[in-house]
Order: sequence, then C-alpha cells, then structure tokens
Amino acid sequence: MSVHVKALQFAYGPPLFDGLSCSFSSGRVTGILGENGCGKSTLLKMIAGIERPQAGMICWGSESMAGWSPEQRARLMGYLGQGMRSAWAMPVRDVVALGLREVQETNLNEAMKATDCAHLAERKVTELSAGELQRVMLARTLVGDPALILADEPTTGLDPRHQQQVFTLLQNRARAGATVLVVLHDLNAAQTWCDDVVILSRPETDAAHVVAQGQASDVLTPERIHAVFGVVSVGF
Ligand SMILES: Nc1ncnc2c1ncn2[C@@H]1O[C@H](COP(=O)(O)OP(=O)(O)OP(=O)(O)O)[C@@H](O)[C@H]1O
Repeated sequence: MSVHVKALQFAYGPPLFDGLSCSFSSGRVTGILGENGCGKSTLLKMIAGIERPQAGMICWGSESMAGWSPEQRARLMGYLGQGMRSAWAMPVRDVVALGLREVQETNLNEAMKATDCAHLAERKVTELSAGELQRVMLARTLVGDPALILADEPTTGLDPRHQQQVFTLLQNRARAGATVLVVLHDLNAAQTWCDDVVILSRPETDAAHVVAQGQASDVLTPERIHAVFGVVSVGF
C-alpha cells in the first residue's frame, strides 16, 4: 500500500511543516532529497510514529495511522535511523534478531547474508567498524520483511560495493511489493536507484515545502538541481 502524508503540521520550535503533503507508492523506491535541515529525517520519523504531527494525517492506504499502537507500527515497518547503534555488547546475530517477533533462523540467516553480515554473526556489535555496524542495523531493519521500509541515509559509511548491494536489496524489496522510502544526498544514486523522488526545500526559517515530486527521471533535471541545490549536475 502507499503512504499518504496530508497537510502535515509540525514544529520543534519555528514551524518545520505547515501543511506538507506528499505520497509514496508501493512497489517503488522513493528518494527524499533536500538540503541539510529541511526536514527529511523528521518526515521519516513522523511516518514511523516516532514524532507525532500537531495537525494533518499520515495514512497507510486509506487508513490513518494516528491511532496505531507501537506493535502495529513495528509489524508493518522497518525503520533505519541515522547513526543507530546498540548500547550493549550483544552478538550481531542477537541484534539482528531484535527485528523479529519470533526468532526464525531462516530469516535471520537470509538477512545477514543479504547485507553481507553473515561472517560477523558472533562478533560483538560494539566492536564493529562504522560500515559493518550500518549493515547490521540494516539487516535488523529488513529481517522481518516489512511492507514499509524507512531508511535514513542507509549507505552512510559504506564502500562502493556495499552501497550497490544495499540499493539493490532495497530495490528488490520494492519489486516484491514493499513501499521503500530512502533519505539520501547523493543525486547520482537517486537517479540510479530511485523510481520516484520527493524534493523538500526550506528557505531560511520558513516551513519546508515540496519543491517537486514524481519519477526520478522527470524530476531530477539539471535546471531543478541547480535551483534547489545550487550545483551544476554531473553525469545526468
Ligand atoms: N529534536 C530536535 N529538537 C529541535 N530541533 C530539531 C530536532 N531535530 C531536528 N531539529 C531541527 O529540525 C530541522 C529539520 O531537521 P532534520 O533532521 O529533519 O533535517 P534533515 O533534512 O534530515 O537534515 P540533514 O540533511 O542534515 O540530515 C533542523 O532545523 C533541525 O535543527
């Protein structure tokens, strides 16, 4: 099913969202793009239910998620936040298993294999490199085969091979029917891996608004990239 964000209002201090609306389709990878501080991570947290809208609605299909319990959300979603880590020195296998309601060895092994973590299974999660840890957290996010995947800069710290592996994995999940939202800064990666994009902008201290949304190939034009990001696009 698709995610619909409708007339969202939210402020930490000055308004961040003041009537923001956008949609994310099932079976597609949608990139959320925009300059630092424009609200990408906050939007993802609001869809995850970590932050609550002050007004407006977030719907899964036609159903509002406002009254959903944490358990309902956990069943539907896999959320990978920025810089997630474990405070406890647990083995990698046990950290990945936290993403499952009941431990199923097949899912666990598949998720670790897909994220290239199988060889790390018995290592303490607190003793991994940044990139290894990122892959373990991604395995935990995906292990329960969630219908809605929310990934905030999932390739941070990953080498090119693992970046490609992660985007392929997310794309495969989308092709299998999942709704995949990815916050990212790399415009080339967005062009290569995202079916759709939503670009946010937040001039000065105004509320954020959607500059453009639609198919990545239509939206990511050199003109728009220059207007939004102030850079000359390379490689499009
Ligand atoms: N917990 C918080 N308390 C107060 N202000 C916050 C909090 N979290 C974020 N903000 C502010 O809200 C705005 C949006 O932050 P957010 O992290 O959503 O931006 P972003 O687009 O994801 O940025 P980046 O590209 O740098 O990761 C920023 O101005 C930020 O300073």
